[in-house]
Amino acid sequence: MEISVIGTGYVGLVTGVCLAHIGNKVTCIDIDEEKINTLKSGISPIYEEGLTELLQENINNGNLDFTSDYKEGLAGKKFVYIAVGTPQGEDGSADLTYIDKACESIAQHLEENTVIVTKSTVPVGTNEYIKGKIESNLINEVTIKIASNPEFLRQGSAVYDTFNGDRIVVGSDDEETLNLLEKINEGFKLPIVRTDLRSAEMIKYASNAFLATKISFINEMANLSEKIGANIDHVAKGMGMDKRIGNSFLNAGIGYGGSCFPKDTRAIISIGKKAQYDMPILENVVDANERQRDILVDKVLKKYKDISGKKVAVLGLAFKPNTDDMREAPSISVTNKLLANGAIVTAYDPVATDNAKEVLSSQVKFAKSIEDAIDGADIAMILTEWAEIKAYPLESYKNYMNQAVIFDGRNCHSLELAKESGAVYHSIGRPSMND
Ligand SMILES: NC(=O)c1ccc[n+]([C@@H]2O[C@H](COP(=O)([O-])OP(=O)(O)OC[C@H]3O[C@@H](n4cnc5c(N)ncnc54)[C@H](O)[C@@H]3O)[C@@H](O)[C@H]2O)c1
Ligand SMILES: O=c1ccn([C@@H]2O[C@H](COP(=O)(O)OP(=O)(O)O[C@H]3O[C@H](CO)[C@@H](O)[C@H](O)[C@H]3O)[C@@H](O)[C@H]2O)c(=O)[nH]1
Repeated sequence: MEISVIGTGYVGLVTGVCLAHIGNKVTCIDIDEEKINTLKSGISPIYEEGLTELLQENINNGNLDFTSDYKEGLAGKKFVYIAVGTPQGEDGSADLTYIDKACESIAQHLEENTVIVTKSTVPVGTNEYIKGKIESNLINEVTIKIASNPEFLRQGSAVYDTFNGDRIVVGSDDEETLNLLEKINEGFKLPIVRTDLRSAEMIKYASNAFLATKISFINEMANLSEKIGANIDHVAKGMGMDKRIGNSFLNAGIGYGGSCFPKDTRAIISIGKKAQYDMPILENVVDANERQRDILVDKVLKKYKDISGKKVAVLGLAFKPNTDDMREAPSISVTNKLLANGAIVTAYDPVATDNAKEVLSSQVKFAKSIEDAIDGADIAMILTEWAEIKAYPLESYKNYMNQAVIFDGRNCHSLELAKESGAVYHSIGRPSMND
């Protein structure tokens, strides 16, 4: 099939590359010319395992190319996937500015009988809006079909997820369009859910809202466990073995971040408000997550009272491991709070440092290794559970720090090993071993 993908971010680029890899002829369009030039030369502007190899392979076999010119990118294409950003607006609702602009540009060059496929996460009803927006800007009289194909990949394992996800959702109010979408997606060999447009849009928000709820729930259980002498590792294990609960997404920590859960939970609350339906569960999920982000610094402040002039090493900055993405990373609020309390902050991340420099305070110093970050530090704080940070032995901290004092926001180390290491170790949701 001949496919255009609009937007070459985390979703658009991975979608474009993977659609090319299963045999489609794909042209990716982005308004960011620098990004397009980088991509044309076979370099991925984002860090995603396995992406560069597939990108280069499919450029070389002629299945994949890139352009910033809509006319060139839409020529001869039967499917146009929209994968531009839908960030959080000021009132919490999804901001559709990029969708609007993409629709206006698509409409200028659209060919007869094209199917518009929305990958971006959009409020329920937006696909109908997209159809209307394109139709009202058309230059030529053409018929368009519209489909929703929400994306469920996780950053850090985006390519793997595309070929190994749990399901693909295709939504349309037109049977023939659903058949076409199903045909394209057969190549991924995953279960396909066929549904109507609005249900497809809703599945995406409901899934993210449920996962965010699971995280805020386990964090609440962790905070209580800590106060009453239970260990959240054991609690989560015992809960997760019940198949009705499931053992994933029960890792307690400093809250969820990233470009999706924070904005999508707020967006669905806003969808509820527009439908005059309050969503108290999700409102509390959001509030609990905000509170959770402070929890580690609060532990530091409880222990030290005054951290002015203390040297703090922050280990891990990206919102989760295996990505360079800093969007809504808990490290942003943590470093700001440390600095506001007078601490001297040195940070280390294996991959996200360049992006972190754009969003963290200029007072944060950046280290090139764990050792470099903890050298001479009074306190080390683990904010992202990168494999390298998890594998760094607690015993080694004392070789570089004044005294090994570690606040672990991702529970990277078992309490048993922490005790053996001799380090002063604080984590989330376990009985205190130091006070
Ligand atoms: N990041 C994820 O893990 C993820 C997963 C599932 C769904 N989503 C959803 O997918 C959508 C895209 O997310 P993302 O993280 O890939 O965004 P992103 O910000 O990484 O990328 C968006 C890209 O679109 C480009 N763009 C903006 N306006 C354009 C236009 N008019 N024409 C062409 N290109 C344009 C930007 O230059 C950018 O490269 C969002 O709706 C998001 O909620 C994201
Ligand atoms: O048990 C857990 C699992 C995750 N997290 C945090 O939750 C956030 C999101 O993690 P994850 O879901 O792995 O990453 P994302 O790339 O944000 O993926 C989510 O958001 C995407 C965008 O909508 C969806 O496509 C995915 O299905 C959905 O998992 C991160 O800050 C994690 O640290 C926890 O705190 N505890």
